[in-house]
Amino acid sequence: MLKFDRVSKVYKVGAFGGGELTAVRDASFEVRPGEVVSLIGESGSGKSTLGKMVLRIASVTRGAITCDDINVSGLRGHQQRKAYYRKVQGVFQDPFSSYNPVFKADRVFAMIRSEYYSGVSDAEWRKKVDSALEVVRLDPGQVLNKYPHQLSGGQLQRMLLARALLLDIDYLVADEVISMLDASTRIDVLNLLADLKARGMGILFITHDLALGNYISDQTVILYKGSIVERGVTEKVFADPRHPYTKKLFASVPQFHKKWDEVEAELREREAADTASQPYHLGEGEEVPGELVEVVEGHFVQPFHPRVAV
Ligand SMILES: Nc1ncnc2c1ncn2[C@@H]1O[C@H](COP(=O)(O)OP(=O)(O)OP(=O)(O)O)[C@@H](O)[C@H]1O
Repeated sequence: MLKFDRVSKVYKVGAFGGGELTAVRDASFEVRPGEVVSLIGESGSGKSTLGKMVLRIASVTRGAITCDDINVSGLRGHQQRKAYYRKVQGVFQDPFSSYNPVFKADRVFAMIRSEYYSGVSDAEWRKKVDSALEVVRLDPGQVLNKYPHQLSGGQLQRMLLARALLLDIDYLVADEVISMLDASTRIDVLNLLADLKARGMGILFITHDLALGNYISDQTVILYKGSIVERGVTEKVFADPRHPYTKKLFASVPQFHKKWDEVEAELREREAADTASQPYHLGEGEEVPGELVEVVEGHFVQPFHPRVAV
């Protein structure tokens, strides 16, 4: 299990690193094997920072990320890190940036071979590559021995997923992997992620797109300005959002049959009607606590001040 326990990230910013920016604050949640967890939030909410901390591209300032009980920040030496990346890999938004245009695209596979499978024969290796490509539904004849510019974004993205499969990973950080793909490729990659989940992979699916999150995930985590404001079983969060930010986020999805003023008026009406006091309503002057409150089984919300706009 990939576990986030009160994880915070503070970046040093400004001239000479004198200022601080809290990109993630006290985030706690889990990604279990065979489960897709969507991390949803607007730009700058801290989604990618969480993914980068899992992949050790960014350090954890406070709290801990553990992978099958091993603290990700505590890995020491080449061997420990190598073992970790055999379990956990990331695929990012822009597939082009992961390739060097000077080299053929399948160099990303060769690098895995030299690092992890140096003793494997050519024939055995080819078999492994072919079967990873088959899982991501790519034809070896069409993608091997080609330069990145000869392949589409969708093909490059799937090759990166195939590279992750060569390592037989347990957890994947998929950061906006769908955003840059065209509509027909999107559904292929989404279905592919569903296949990987069915094979037992745990996936942290980072997106700003609510519909994608809803489509694919078992659990949903809503981030707002670095804090988790709501999380839980996807159906429960989507059917009955409780935090004002989640409600606003869901209402902001364009509804073809409604104008924005109508949506806003409806939201206001619903807020005014929702007068019942809730265990997650804070009293005046009360500080927002670090822990979320469980509303119903498997659905958590960050306590908030009712009727204070977010
Ligand atoms: N290396 C860095 N140094 C300083 N600040 C950073 C750094 N990386 C990210 N930030 C800041 O941290 C906050 C969270 O950024 P992050 O990239 O995690 O957000 P995000 O939700 O993934 O946004 P997007 O969807 O636009 O990628 C932002 O305010 C961002 O400017």
